[in-house]
Amino acid sequence: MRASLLQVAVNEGESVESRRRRVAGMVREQAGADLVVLPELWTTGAFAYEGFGREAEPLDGPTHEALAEAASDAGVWLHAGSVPERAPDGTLYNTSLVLSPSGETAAVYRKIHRFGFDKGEAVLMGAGDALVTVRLPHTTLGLATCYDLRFPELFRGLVDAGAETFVVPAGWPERRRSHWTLLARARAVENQAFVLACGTAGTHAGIPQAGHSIVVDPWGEVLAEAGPGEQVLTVDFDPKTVAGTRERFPALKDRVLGLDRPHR
Ligand SMILES: NC(=O)CCC(=O)C(=O)O
Repeated sequence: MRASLLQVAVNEGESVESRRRRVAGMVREQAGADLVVLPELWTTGAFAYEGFGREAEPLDGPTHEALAEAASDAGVWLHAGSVPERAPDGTLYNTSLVLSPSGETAAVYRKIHRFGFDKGEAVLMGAGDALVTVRLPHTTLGLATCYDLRFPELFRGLVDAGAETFVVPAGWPERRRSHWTLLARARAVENQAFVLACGTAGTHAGIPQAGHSIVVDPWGEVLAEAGPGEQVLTVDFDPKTVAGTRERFPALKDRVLGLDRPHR
């Protein structure tokens, strides 16, 4: 299976409309890949909070329209990263779409863990409440977004729902890059799954982005890692490795369930 992670540069000098056109063009260039992945909130920038309300769109908004066409032109499955979604009741969400090679919406995931503690996304956006997996011809994807990477129980839930390959769009800052790499590898090893983690490059709202998108195999080995700038990271991997690893080293079968409940 071939995946291309598009580590898009998100800088304030470029308008949302121009970035949308540019990214749709980058997706069209990936014909031949099985799956293309975009980062988190790449229209606005994950830290450009003032743009969330201004640029929020419905699920069938301009980003969906541009990318559904691009996915279908390229004939690829597309994890379209996330955009600020305005739901019909007015609530904003950090929402990811997965589009099929014919441009149909195959899955919608609203980020569960919002980043910012008492500001930014944590106060401006609502929280998703549903785990989402998507069956592709070669593998089952489990969806998570950026800060979700710090919450291993979400990934265990996705494994229980059948996930073999986690896709994690992000807008991760350079100052915590060591956490990004460590957490991506940890989620892969503990769940014996592939991790495709796609970040942004550039600087927005004064926050330099880490880049360093990364693909990790179920043994925790890094198959590919990007540099800091805009880059297409293409990797070939065999999703059957997941079943093989889980069979040869069956640690997931030794889980003791219920340890997250209070002691009596
Ligand atoms: N956009 C995010 O979720 C940022 C997460 C982050 O910076 C961190 O977990 O550290």
